[in-house]
Amino acid sequence: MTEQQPIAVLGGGSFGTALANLMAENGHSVRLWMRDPEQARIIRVERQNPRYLKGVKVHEKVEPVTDLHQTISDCELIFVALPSSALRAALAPVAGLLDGRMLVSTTKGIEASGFKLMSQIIEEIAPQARIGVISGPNLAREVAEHALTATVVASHDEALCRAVQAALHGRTFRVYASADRFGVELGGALKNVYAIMAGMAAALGMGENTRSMLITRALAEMTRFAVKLGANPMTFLGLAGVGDLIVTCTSPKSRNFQVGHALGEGLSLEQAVARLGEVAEGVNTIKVLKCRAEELQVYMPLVAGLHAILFEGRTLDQVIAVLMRGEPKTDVDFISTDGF
Ligand SMILES: NC(=O)C1=CN([C@@H]2O[C@H](COP(=O)(O)OP(=O)(O)OC[C@H]3O[C@@H](n4cnc5c(N)ncnc54)[C@H](O)[C@@H]3O)[C@@H](O)[C@H]2O)C=CC1
Ligand SMILES: O=C(CO)COP(=O)(O)O
Repeated sequence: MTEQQPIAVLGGGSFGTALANLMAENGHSVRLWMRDPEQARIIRVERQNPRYLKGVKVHEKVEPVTDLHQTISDCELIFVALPSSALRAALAPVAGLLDGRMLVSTTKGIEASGFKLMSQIIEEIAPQARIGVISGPNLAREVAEHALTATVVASHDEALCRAVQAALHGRTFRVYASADRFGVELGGALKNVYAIMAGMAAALGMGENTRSMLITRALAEMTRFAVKLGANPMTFLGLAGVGDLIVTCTSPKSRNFQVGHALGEGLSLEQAVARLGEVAEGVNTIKVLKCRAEELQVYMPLVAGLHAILFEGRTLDQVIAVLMRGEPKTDVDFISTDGF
């Protein structure tokens, strides 16, 4: 990648905008692609993204654009910050342009059909593309407001990792590298589900012991699942595992936490999602995950419990009773031999 070449960010939501700003502050020209010309016009004129990141100044080196073909043709390094529900449909029509480009997914979701992570979808659409992901405790607003933050770029392609580090590393943002693309991406997708539960617990006034138990058992549960899929459990001890789990399960800025909070206040799932008006990936992930855990026969009581509340008409009290009365288990069971 040449110094002068612009970098693309696909998706003009909160995270896309925050990443675009970081790279612009590092001196790069950034093309921020969005589908809505009116949104692009507003950002161009007002130099802020009022719908998704109100009050944050959009850097002058960030150019809002709507021509996807042109954007991809002009850029070798491309970040994909689209919701998981939109990624395949957005990239498939431009598949022919992606060969040899560096495509870095920031999207923390799972496609229902085939349980595919976003980088796997990109690989399917563009087998000749160079593929990576970034994931970590990266609340968009905090990134945009320069809270000291770290993320992980994961890819087998070391040059891609270095290019991402060079683009994003800055005064307030550190980028660690990993070769475990699958583990890093899986951690980011799974933690959203537990953030919904944490939001519910917060709304119901549950205490710190409860939150700590939830986060720790969530880590055990998601690690057990990852091990079954052949992933490296150690990755979950890093920023993209426990790091992201902590931030999303403790921060009211997390949209998944907010959905859970709204449910705890008594709103229906539809009302909670409508009130949010942004993406909360955990809502779709819970369905996919419950199904896959059953297929693989992985014990995931928290996932089963949340699914029962959201989609099977159980009350929170019923689910809590089942969870607390479950047979006694071993702590840290995912690495001991008697845990399954
Ligand atoms: N916001 C955050 O703090 C972080 C978000 N992420 C992940 O990044 C992904 C994107 O999230 P956000 O930027 O937060 O979402 P958002 O809800 O703020 O924005 C989503 C953007 O995608 C656009 N979009 C939706 N459907 C589209 C389509 N079919 N074609 C083109 N554009 C479309 C929307 O218009 C909007 O601009 C999610 O998977 C999320 O989990 C990752 C790290 C942090
Ligand atoms: O992934 C995130 C923080 O790392 C953002 O979480 P939410 O999508 O729940 O806001």
